[in-house]
Amino acid sequence: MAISNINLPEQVIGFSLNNPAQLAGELAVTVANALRSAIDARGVATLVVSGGRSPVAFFERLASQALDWSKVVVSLADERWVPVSHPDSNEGLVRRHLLQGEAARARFIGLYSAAASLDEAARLADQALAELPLPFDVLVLGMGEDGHTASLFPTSPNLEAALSPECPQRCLAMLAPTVPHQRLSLTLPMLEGARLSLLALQGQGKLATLADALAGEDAAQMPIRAFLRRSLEIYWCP
Ligand SMILES: O=C1O[C@H](COP(=O)(O)O)[C@@H](O)[C@H](O)[C@H]1O
Repeated sequence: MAISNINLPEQVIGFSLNNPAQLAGELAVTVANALRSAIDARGVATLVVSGGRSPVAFFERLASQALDWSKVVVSLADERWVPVSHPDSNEGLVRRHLLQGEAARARFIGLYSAAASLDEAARLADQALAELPLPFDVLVLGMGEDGHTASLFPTSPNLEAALSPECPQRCLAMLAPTVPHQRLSLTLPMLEGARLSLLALQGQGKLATLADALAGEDAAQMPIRAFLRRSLEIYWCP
């Protein structure tokens, strides 16, 4: 299957949408269907989402989907180490745009704490994540134009540990090259086993990054590569 002129490996399915509104709507329906199936099968559904600038429309469309939100547990793939009231907080974004209306009945497990250090915040987030049922039912990833996903940044200390399939930590401290630098990220063993993994991408720049990622193997250079080796659905629009 292909997105635009990029050939995808067989484990990766691509959907090309016309615009951001259509992408948000299609992604919201896909996620809601998967959450409903999980609730039917196991009585509870786990959803892990990403932050950044892109997901606002998707969150708002998802919040309006009819499902039993009281049976959904929501968490984050990563967090900027800033208070929830800060404009860069991923938790703040989720609270303002997803956990609204009926969706406010979902249980939310956040990663941020006002700990004494970033490492201590990662340790506390790691403990909080022990309550998240595994494997996740749905994981929604984003990707930066440097090939980072979650807060797994190419040059970050701790990246090698976070990308190790044997990493014992659920969450590690990471450093981004952009402000805010201090991040918390779920590690590969947490993220890779999701029953449904989705990657939402917008714009030609990210399509070019995807092509670069598919052309090489080294996940330390482009962490998104660790997810392109597994079953993944990519939703892209110009
Ligand atoms: O810093 C981050 O970047 C990625 C991509 O964000 P976007 O705004 O360019 O879509 C995001 O997936 C991650 O959660 C976020 O913390």
